[in-house]
Amino acid sequence: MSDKSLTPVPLEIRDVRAKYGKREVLSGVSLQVPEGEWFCLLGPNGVGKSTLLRCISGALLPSAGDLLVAGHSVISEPLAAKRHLGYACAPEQLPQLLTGRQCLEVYAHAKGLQAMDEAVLTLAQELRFDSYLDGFVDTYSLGTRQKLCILLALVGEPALIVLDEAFNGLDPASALVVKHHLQQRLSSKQCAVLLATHSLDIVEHYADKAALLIDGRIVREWNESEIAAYRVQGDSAMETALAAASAQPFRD
Ligand SMILES: Nc1ncnc2c1ncn2[C@@H]1O[C@H](COP(=O)(O)OP(=O)(O)OP(=O)(O)O)[C@@H](O)[C@H]1O
Repeated sequence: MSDKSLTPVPLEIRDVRAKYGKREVLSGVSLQVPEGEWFCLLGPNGVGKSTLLRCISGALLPSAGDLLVAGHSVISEPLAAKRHLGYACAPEQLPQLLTGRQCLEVYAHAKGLQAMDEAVLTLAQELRFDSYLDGFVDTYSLGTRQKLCILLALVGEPALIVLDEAFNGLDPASALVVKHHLQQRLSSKQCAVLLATHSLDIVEHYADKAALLIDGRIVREWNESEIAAYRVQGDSAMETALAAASAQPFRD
C-alpha cells in the first residue's frame, strides 16, 4: 500500500531569482504544484514565464533559491530531477536533422526505458503524428513540431509535465486530444502539469490553479473555485480580472 504522505510534491519552487547578465528577471518566485493539479502560469509578455520554466528544466541556473522536481533539486541533483521531468522544448529547439522517431528514442533512452511508452505511441496516433514519425524534423510544419515537443515531454511518465505555450500552432482537434490526454494523466497517474500560457480559455476550462507573474514575482493566485466562478460568470470575466491585476503597480 502506498503512503501518499511520502510522495514528494511534483514541483516546489523556493524563492527563485534569475538574471540575464545584470538584469534580474525573477525576483523571488515561490510556488508548489501538487500531484493531480493543472497549474497555469500567466503574465504579460516578457515578465519571465519562460525564464522560470527554463530554470525548472535546468537550462538556466537561478542566482538564488531552489527548484525541486519530485523532491529532487534541479541544482544539486539534476539527473534525478530530470528523470521525473517532462519538459516540452520550443519547436525551434528540436534537433532538425533527426526524425521524430529518433527524437523519441533518444528521450526514451535518457529516461532509461527499454521501449517507447505505449501511451505516447497511442497519443501520436490520435494526433495523426504517426505518419510523420520517420520524417526529418526540418520537414515538419509548426503544428507537427509542436506535437513532437508534447510527445517528448510525456515520455517516461514524468511526475511533472512542463509546457510553454504548447498549444500554439496546434489545430483545434489536436489541441483537444492533448487536453483530454493531460486530464486523463492527471486523474489516473501521479503527475502534475505546469503550463505557461496566454490562453484564458484553457485556464477557465482546464486549470485547477493559476498564478500571475509580474515584475519577477507571483502577484496573484486563483484557486479552482475562483476559476470556476469566472467560467460560470462568462462575459470575459477572467480576462477582465487578469487585466485589472496586471495593471496594478507591483514594484516596491
Ligand atoms: N537569453 C536571454 N538573454 C537576455 N535576456 C533574455 C533572454 N531570454 C529572455 N530575456 C529577457 O528576459 C525577460 C523575460 O523573458 P521571458 O521569455 O521569460 O518572458 P515571458 O514571460 O515568457 O514572455 P512571453 O509571454 O512574451 O513569452 C524579457 O525581458 C526578455 O527580453
